[in-house]
Amino acid sequence: MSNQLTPPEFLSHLNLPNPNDPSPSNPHITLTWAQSLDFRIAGERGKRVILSGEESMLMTHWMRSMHQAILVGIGTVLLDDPRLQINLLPSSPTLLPPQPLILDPKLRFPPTTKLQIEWNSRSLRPPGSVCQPWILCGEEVSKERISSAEENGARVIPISLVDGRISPQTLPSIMTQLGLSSVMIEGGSRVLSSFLHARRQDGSSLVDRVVVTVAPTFIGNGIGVVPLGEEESLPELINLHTEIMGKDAVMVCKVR
Ligand SMILES: NC(=O)C1=CN([C@@H]2O[C@H](COP(=O)(O)OP(=O)(O)OC[C@H]3O[C@@H](n4cnc5c(N)ncnc54)[C@H](OP(=O)(O)O)[C@@H]3O)[C@@H](O)[C@H]2O)C=CC1
Ligand SMILES: Nc1nc(O)c(N)c(N[C@@H]2O[C@H](COP(=O)(O)O)[C@@H](O)[C@H]2O)n1
Repeated sequence: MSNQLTPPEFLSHLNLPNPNDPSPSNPHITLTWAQSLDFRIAGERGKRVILSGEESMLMTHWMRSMHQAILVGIGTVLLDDPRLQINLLPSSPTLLPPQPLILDPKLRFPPTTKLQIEWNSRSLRPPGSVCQPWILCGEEVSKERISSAEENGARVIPISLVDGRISPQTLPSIMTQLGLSSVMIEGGSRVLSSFLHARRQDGSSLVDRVVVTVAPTFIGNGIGVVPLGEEESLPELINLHTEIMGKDAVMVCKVR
């Protein structure tokens, strides 16, 4: 746990909405990941790799605390079993963890995840320090499957799918309905790709900011930032700031 009491200054480049504005017209979307020098975010068969050093990992937890929600795909839940908390930050009643949102069209979310187990044992933890996992699934998922996930303690939000996926373009309106004004999307590869490619109706990027931690290491065989074949037509990034944090370079960018 850190003694630093405020977020790194350069995160002001995220340009997040005022937390006192409960419903901005466009919820803010930050896309973030940590990668190796050879464009990988995980090892062979998706094995989790710790790429971020101490300083940049702490920065990631500050970013989590600055957003109202944190989103990952079900692939990341199944492979990494993340906690999505802010446990590296000093404990303070004003620093709250973001609301976890899982993109899970078929509702594969198992009750054995850390997200679920930690929520179900929340009475043992400081009030407000753990959030209920909220799962966005397809409307086609059976009532029985939804009831079972809810009985296990998750909140399930069925929505209509586009080509079997939760369309990135539907996320802003879902967030507005849920009362969430900002989201930090952490991955994995398929989710990063679909949001990097996503455009609003006016042609602008759906993503407001991209924050990439580049670690000075090669992974070799592993999972790319985007899946093989999806590197084409990736958007142009405009660098707003690069911060050296320990061994890593952290880049804050806008998408053109
Ligand atoms: N280094 C880093 O910063 C990070 C690394 N990772 C790594 O990423 C890997 C996981 O990536 P990956 O396997 O691609 O899984 P993802 O976490 O990207 O989840 C992909 C799944 O999410 C569902 N989904 C719903 N809507 C969408 C959408 N719009 N776009 C894409 N997917 C959608 C689909 O589920 P379904 O198939 O059921 O329909 C899809 O298969 C792990 O190895 C993990 O370690 C993850 C996060 C950060
Ligand atoms: N910032 C960052 N650096 C790395 O090196 C990583 N491997 C990740 N991965 C993300 O963090 C999740 C796991 O951490 P928690 O258990 O939630 O603290 C993992 O699922 C990825 O989303 N991130």
